[in-house]
Amino acid sequence: MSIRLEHLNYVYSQGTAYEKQALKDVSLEIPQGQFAGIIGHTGSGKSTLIQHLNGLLWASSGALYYDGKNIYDNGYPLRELRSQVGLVFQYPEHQLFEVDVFTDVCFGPKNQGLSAEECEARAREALELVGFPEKYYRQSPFELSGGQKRRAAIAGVLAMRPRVLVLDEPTAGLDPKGRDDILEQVAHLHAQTGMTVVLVSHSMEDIARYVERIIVMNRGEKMLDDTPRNVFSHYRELEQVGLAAPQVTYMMHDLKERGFGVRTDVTTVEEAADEIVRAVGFGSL
Ligand SMILES: Nc1ncnc2c1ncn2[C@@H]1O[C@H](COP(=O)(O)OP(=O)(O)OP(=O)(O)O)[C@@H](O)[C@H]1O
Repeated sequence: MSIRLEHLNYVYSQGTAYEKQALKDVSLEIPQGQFAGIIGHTGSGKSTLIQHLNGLLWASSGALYYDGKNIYDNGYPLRELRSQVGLVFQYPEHQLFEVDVFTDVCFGPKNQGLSAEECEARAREALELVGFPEKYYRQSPFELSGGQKRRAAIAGVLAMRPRVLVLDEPTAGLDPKGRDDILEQVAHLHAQTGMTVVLVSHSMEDIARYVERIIVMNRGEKMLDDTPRNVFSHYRELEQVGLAAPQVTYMMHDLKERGFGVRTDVTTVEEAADEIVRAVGFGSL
């Protein structure tokens, strides 16, 4: 499903002393099948923005289109939209509650009114998609490691077969290995299913290697919206709003300033290594 936001504004507690404009005139378009990242400092409006994507929050003004249809129009099938746009909140494992993982993952499809066999087939499919080991299917979710809990919780959303998957900081609180595993899994999921994926993060490092496009939010506004390569070229502006480009960006600029003829627009450590080998000529040794 393609998503288009037009001049979206959102104000919390409008008309009270606590009024806060969390989104300011945000316009953007995410084509069907894209893997997009939303990045921004704490309080920049990322969570507010994604809660609009399945109609959980209702814009104060502006329009939000799915496949060309404005969800704010009278009669728009919002219930259907909510089952098509899967939202994975921060620390989704806090919402696991059933006796075992498998029953928990069946919860969503059961709510969609599917038969017991269909629910089980969906649960199995979703758990496989996130790489959750079968030997833990009947384990209590509370006995799992942090990473496995997170996978189980993501599977719970996938079991509803959403067409758009929105993940809010899916790596929060995980150790570096758990972080890499989850992101690899999300990338794999995207490649396998072709669904539209929106990944929210406050770490450039985390998303640099995965997403096709980065939307940078700052104080409720869209500040940059481009490929990772082009976004990182604005590293000085990113610093001014409390964000940083990946370490490799700085390293390549540093090498360039020291007189090495390297490209500075690499985005991952692997790309940087190749570029340094090329520029220094180690490849011919
Ligand atoms: N329920 C609320 N009532 C009032 N203001 C809120 C509420 N939720 C968020 N805000 C404010 O709206 C702004 C945007 O918050 P939001 O949670 O969307 O930012 P964020 O980028 O997701 O932050 P984080 O990275 O910390 O999750 C912030 O200034 C925040 O304080």
